[in-house]
Parts: sequence; structure tokens; C-alpha cells
Amino acid sequence: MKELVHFDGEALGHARHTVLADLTLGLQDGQRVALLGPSGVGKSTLLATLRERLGQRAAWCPQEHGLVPPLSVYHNIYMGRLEHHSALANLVNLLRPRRDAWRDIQALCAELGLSGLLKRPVVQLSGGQRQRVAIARALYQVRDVFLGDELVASIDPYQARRLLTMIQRQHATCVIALHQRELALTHFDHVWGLRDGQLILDAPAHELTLADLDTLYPDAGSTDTRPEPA
Ligand SMILES: Nc1ncnc2c1ncn2[C@@H]1O[C@H](COP(=O)(O)OP(=O)(O)OP(=O)(O)O)[C@@H](O)[C@H]1O
Repeated sequence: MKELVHFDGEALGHARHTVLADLTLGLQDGQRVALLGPSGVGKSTLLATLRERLGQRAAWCPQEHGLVPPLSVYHNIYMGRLEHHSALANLVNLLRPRRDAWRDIQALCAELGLSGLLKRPVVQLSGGQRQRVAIARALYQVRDVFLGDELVASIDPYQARRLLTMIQRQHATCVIALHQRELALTHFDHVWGLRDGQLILDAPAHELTLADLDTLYPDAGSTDTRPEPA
């Protein structure tokens, strides 16, 4: 299998602050990776570095969405392909949407449960709707690899499964940070697990159990206050 990105004992971080030390890791073409680990461990840092390495090959759906709230759903999704058109064409599209783009975005919105919202400013949407607009914009980019940061965080479990399936239908390769351990085992073929500045899990999903994933979270189990069975 072709390796798309390789880290060989590298340190990733911000300025002089190392977040992940001595990282050795490979992203294979066709691999669907769930990226897990407690808050602040470095999932976004790793995704940002993958994005830098993959450049134009990667569609990107960031945690904070990066949407422009006063603009419509249509215009926010259209931004996924701004570089496909001239500056003038993009400017005209702001006032008068392109017919072909409108049709494509309408179809995408229908699949994502956003029908009828194309003209609505993003500022008027719910958190879950905004999240789906961000996913739509990334899907509209049509790239080889999908990188997503907690993109199903504010979406109900049924929709989360649907969205992951949709993303994976369009992208053979993806790396998605998430906190839902069950989804990691059911919708991905590989898991990267981070803890305490290290990659401590790098294994096929079918070899892992929920208990293995619990080891990533220092507080796992501590909230279970039920008495031991007699
Ligand atoms: N731009 C930045 N400059 C300096 N430090 C940063 C920056 N972004 C993140 N950090 C720090 O890097 C560490 C890892 O952050 P990161 O966002 O990668 O974690 P995460 O696993 O994605 O967290 P979460 O699950 O909460 O989104 C944290 O200690 C964070 O404070």
C-alpha cells in the first residue's frame, strides 16, 4: 500500500511547545483512521501537520468550522472550491449564484439534511446545522483525503453514522478526530490513539476493544459510581 505521509521520530507542536514527541507514524493510501485521545493531547496539532504535508490533496473540516456567519449556506459551501474559479467569477457568484454550483450544492445539502436552507445566513443555524455546512464545504472540495476534526461532535448518533458513511464513500482515505469510541471501532479500519504526548495506539480497529480505547483516557471508569455486585 502506498504511504501518503510518514513521520519518523518527529516532534510536533507550536513554537517552542512540543505537543507530540518522537512521533513515528504512517498514513497509508486507502486507510480510514479514527484519531482518539483526551482533550488537549494533540489531535488538532497532528491533523494540522497532516494537512500541511498533504496540501491540495486533502479536504479539511476544522473543529471551529471556519464558516463566515453572515454569508448564506450556499456561499459558505461554495468557498470549498473558490480556487477553481477566477476572482471575477467568484465575485459575480456572490451576487448571482452560478447555476451549476447551485445545483451541485443543492444536491449535497439534500443529502446532509440541509434542504431549503441554502439562502439562510449561517448565523441563523443551529450548532448541528453549522457542523453539517462545514462538512458540506469540505465534501464540495472533492479531494483524495478527508481530514476532519471532531466533526460529529454536535450531531446525534444516527446522523453521525450517516455522515461518516457519506464522507467515506467519497474518500478512500480519511483521518477523523472524534470522541465516540464506538464509532471508531464500527466506522474505521484503523485507530491512532494519543496519550501524554505520545502515540500509544496504532492498530487495526478489528484488533481493538472498547476497553483498549479506554486506556487512552486517564479518567475512564472513574465516573462509574455503581457499587460492585455482591
Ligand atoms: N496555536 C497554538 N499555539 C500554542 N499552543 C497551542 C496552539 N494550539 C494548541 N496548542 C496547545 O497544544 C496542545 C494540543 O492542542 P490540540 O488542539 O492539538 O489538542 P486536541 O487533542 O485537538 O484537543 P481537543 O480535543 O480539546 O480539541 C494543547 O496543550 C494546546 O493548548
